[in-house]
Amino acid sequence: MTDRLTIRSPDDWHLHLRDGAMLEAVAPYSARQFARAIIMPNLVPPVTSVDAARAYRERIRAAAGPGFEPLMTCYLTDSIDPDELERGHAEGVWVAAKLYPAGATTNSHSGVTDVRYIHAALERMQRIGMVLCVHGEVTDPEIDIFDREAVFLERVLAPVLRDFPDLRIVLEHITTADAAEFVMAAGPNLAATITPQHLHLNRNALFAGGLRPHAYCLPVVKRERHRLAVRAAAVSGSPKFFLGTDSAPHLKEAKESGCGCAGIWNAPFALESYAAVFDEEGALDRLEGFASEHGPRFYRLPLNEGTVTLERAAVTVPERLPAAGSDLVPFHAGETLGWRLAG
Ligand SMILES: NC(=O)N[C@@H](CC(=O)O)C(=O)O
Ligand SMILES: [Zn+2]
Ligand SMILES: [Zn+2]
Repeated sequence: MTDRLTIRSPDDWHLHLRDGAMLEAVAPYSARQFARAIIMPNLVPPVTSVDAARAYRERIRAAAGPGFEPLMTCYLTDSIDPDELERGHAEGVWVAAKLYPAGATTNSHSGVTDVRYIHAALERMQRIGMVLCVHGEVTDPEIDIFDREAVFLERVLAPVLRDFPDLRIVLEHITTADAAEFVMAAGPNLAATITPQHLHLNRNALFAGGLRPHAYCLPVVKRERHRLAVRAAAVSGSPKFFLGTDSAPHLKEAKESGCGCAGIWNAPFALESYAAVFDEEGALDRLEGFASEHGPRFYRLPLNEGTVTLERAAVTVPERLPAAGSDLVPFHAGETLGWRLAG
């Protein structure tokens, strides 16, 4: 039995850091574990200009401290200018652009109402080699919320792949067997990120003994068979699947509300949470690929030089942690995990 595991420093390929006092509270938790992170642009207002992204990157660097590199993304809107995308990419500000179907998730109201409106932008991204990150859910209210990811694959993602065969796309936070199979069957230009919560929780977690707002995120957690399929994909060793926490802080009172916000704040124990899964699956030898190698290879960025060490030890996750004048409830609050980040 392995009791210590040293891996190349990992990256987080999907992270929400917010801004202001919240950014200052949450950024150090990610910087403690990850060398780089793809920063989601769904601020209010969203990050749609190169100047805004550059300024936000500076605020993140200040909050996270040295040794953490924020990789910025552009929030795609119906009126996004392909020249602005190309300029930000050429100037080394934007690593990717993010497609939020309008209304699909937190702060997505300025998102894309129909992919047709961003065809020129996708064409340009394909040409310059800029990655497209996707929140993969349809917003059609007629579609059951548990089916919105699977329907997105057919209605939106398949046509985009057909029309832009060389565009590199990351289908983010996959939650279904359908998505895992779709990504597996597609060409090497389609990959997916996987969160800790979609590896640990099925939809029963939302209703365990009562309504559980801290298990609520989007895409919503699915049936057990889907969780098992997503787990199998994560530990498969396939380079198409890599780590993206989707850590998404909302203050305790915004979660514990008559209309609770979608998002799980998993940053404090993210790596420990993934390690628990890989351990349970007998796949600790594949954690490094998932956490530290597949992501940079897909994004065509260098692998990190440093290392981190995990050790087998009981860690109890606090019930809450202070942030922005209130509290945040971390993922796994009150539970004990079997791995701890050493040092
Ligand atoms: N995942 C979530 O439930 N919420 C995210 C948005 C997102 O990634 O969809 C957030 O910004 O709060
Ligand atoms: Zn999302
Ligand atoms: Zn997210």
